[in-house]
Amino acid sequence: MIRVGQGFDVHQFAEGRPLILGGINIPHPRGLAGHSDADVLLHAITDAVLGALAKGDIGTHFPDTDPSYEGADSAVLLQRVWKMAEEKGYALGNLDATVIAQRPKMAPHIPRIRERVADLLKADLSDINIKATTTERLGFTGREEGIAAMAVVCLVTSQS
Ligand SMILES: Nc1ccn([C@@H]2O[C@H](COP(=O)(O)O)[C@@H](O)[C@H]2O)c(=O)n1
Ligand SMILES: C[C@@]1(CO)OP(=O)(O)OP(=O)(O)OC[C@H]1O
Repeated sequence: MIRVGQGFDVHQFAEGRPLILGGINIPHPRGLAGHSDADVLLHAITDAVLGALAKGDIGTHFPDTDPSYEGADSAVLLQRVWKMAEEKGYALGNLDATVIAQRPKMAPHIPRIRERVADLLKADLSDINIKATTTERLGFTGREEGIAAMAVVCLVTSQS
């Protein structure tokens, strides 16, 4: 059995916060605002997994009105959702995600993000693709007001 899901998220830049994308810290003058650590890329991936499972979205599972998720590590939230996929007998077929940001330049960080995401999803590196684009200075990402991310995942029935 094959199931496909997609996810999309946006977070606004904020002063005085670290920039965490794909589960790693990225040196940048500003981070992203959010109830959690605001890892917009892991949120998009989490929503894509939930979409493939037909299990709603990240805000339903981890509401931003719940103080226990304040400052939450989005890697832990993704791991909890990934456990749901495993319990249903799925493994990762492949994942493709895009970070939409004018800055920072993502290319130098992508190898480490790929490794981190592969680790979180217990997947082979060759099944994970992370890429980035600017919006050519257009729109809210182009004005560096925030970062958007989108992800598509394919789940396959696990052999084990
Ligand atoms: N934040 C970003 C955005 C883009 N890249 C890399 O640059 C290439 C060209 O981007 P355009 O938006 O001008 O098409 C893109 O394919 C990425 O390789 C990046 O590293 N970080
Ligand atoms: C992750 C959660 C929970 O802390 O909060 P945020 O960091 O604000 O992220 P968002 O993508 O707006 O919504 C999902 C949330 O419920």
